Amino acid sequence: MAAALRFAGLSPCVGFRRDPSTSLCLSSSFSSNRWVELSPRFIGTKKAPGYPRSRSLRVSCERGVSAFFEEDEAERQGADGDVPQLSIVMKFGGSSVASAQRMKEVADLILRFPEERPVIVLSAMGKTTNNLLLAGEKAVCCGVSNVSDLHELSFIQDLHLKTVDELGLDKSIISGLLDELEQLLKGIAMMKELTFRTRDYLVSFGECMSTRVFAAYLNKIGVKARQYDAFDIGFITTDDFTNADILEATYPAIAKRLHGDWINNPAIPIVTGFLGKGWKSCAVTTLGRGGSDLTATTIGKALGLREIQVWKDVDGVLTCDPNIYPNARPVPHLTFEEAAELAYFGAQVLHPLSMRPAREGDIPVRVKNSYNPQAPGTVITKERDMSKAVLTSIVLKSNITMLDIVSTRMLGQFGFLAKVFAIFEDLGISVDCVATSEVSISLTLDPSKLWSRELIQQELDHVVEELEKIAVVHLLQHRSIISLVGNVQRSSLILEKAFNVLRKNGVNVQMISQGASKVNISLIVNDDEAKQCVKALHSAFFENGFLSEAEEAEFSGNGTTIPSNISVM
Ligand SMILES: Nc1ncnc2c1ncn2[C@@H]1O[C@H](COP(=O)(O)OP(=O)(O)O)[C@@H](O)[C@H]1O
Ligand SMILES: N[C@@H](CC(=O)OP(=O)(O)O)C(=O)O
Repeated sequence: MAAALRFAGLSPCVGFRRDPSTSLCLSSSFSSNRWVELSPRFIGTKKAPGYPRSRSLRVSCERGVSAFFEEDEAERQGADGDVPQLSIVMKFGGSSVASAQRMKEVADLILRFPEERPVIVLSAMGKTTNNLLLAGEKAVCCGVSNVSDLHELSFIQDLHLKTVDELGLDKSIISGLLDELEQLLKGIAMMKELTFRTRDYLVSFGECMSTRVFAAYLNKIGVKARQYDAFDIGFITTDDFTNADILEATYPAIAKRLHGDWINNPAIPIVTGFLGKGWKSCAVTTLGRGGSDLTATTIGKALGLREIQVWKDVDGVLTCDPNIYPNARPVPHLTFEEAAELAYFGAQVLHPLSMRPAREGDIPVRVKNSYNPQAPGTVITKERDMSKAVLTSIVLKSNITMLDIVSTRMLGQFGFLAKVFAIFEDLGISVDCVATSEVSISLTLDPSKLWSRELIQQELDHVVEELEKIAVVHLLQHRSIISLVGNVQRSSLILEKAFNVLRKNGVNVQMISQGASKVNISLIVNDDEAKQCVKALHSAFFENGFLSEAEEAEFSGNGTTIPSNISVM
């Protein structure tokens, strides 16, 4: 095996070697110079002494039978040769590439940074993904002969053909895909069913087309670019269609491919966001709505890039959803933890899992506005100065289901919590917020498991049925989680202010959860009161000088913090 030979040849000086008796992969502990055994299943990136960050080594251990590390050949050549390394990843969302004009502006924007050598990740144009999904749903029941007349299909065809035309490109770039799309919809109409697997294949046409168009345009204006379908270059995922997770093997695979091509023949890589390849099925998968952010951070980590930029249609991460409160302001600086909480608790601006690779690779993420590139945007890093921080952003997650579960057994009965959570585990349902007492639990259920972002009634009935075997259960629907993301070291100050506002607005909080996260306090209220609450909270915290006063006030830990997890029902 060539890679194993490379292992043998290079290991002593770079921190990896293979134990000749066990064939296990060993990595040197750089601080103590000891050799430690890597997990036989380890596939990933390890830093080596004397190697710059962009040249960390990719290690694969094959189940203890043979083990090798592979210093990426292309990476090595690149470092040794004259070709400068790829430096940043720039992701442009659907709104940034919604038309020919927008694509031209994005191309200009990329060219404004000639010193950078970016990897570009693109989403589907504008509302293409939504239209593909709608077309698929309609195809199930419209009959084969009516597929060609589906409004959503015509919209997608017109948008892409018009874009190609306005950019002065040959329509053959996308005509094959458009024909295939129509055939696929006819197939769905014939089968009268749309499985999750087919749904992923269907929506993949959006990113496959946008990247082909954009790469062709860059080439036309004399900027060498190369299009990639993520599922063909090593984005290996679980087989959870519509919500797949990226597997570790992805990192070495995409680094090898993108670096290799770049070194052999430099051209800006234009990669489809959102898509992957299921490791068992080998079929196209998607990473959940908004998944292109995750594609970008995965590439950033895989290549050890200097920065990950996600370009949106807003001036960065804002103090709240601008659709709820148009005067929301940009947040200049966030930690990965804060950004992950914001995303997980409903801020559509970032994909909930996208911070993970950036945090693991310790690569800054910059959220910028492609419509207003001058705006500084939001920088997301591992740490920031929290000494004066109070509240950073308010997030709303609506249409939440809450369960009140009261044990039918006596006080002090142990194992109750374990039984309750075992039921959720068995049914594959995740829980967002939890508050407990000795004999009861209140919790909210994660609605983002399915594409519709709602748990289906059948699933809920099943959960309740199972829980009723051990408890009295109240199912409370149409609730909202308002998350106050910020410095929980100042929780008493935040809560005092928040409860003051809510009391004045006549709102009763039904549950509070601070959880293990030290950056988020969640309040559960009724859906129909939630937007009003967010507006009132935003104006109280961000518009009346409260935060600047609080930031200036000397921080005293005495009586201002609720030190451990709080849980109030
Ligand atoms: N806290 C927030 N900060 C910024 N944008 C938010 C926030 N909450 C919701 N949004 C919405 O997220 C949108 C940007 O995310 P998204 O549509 O996924 O961008 P893109 O498609 O360009 O990647 C904004 O247009 C805004 O309406
Ligand atoms: N096109 C996909 C993936 C994506 O990330 O889109 P956007 O970057 O426009 O949110 C979606 O609409 O979900």
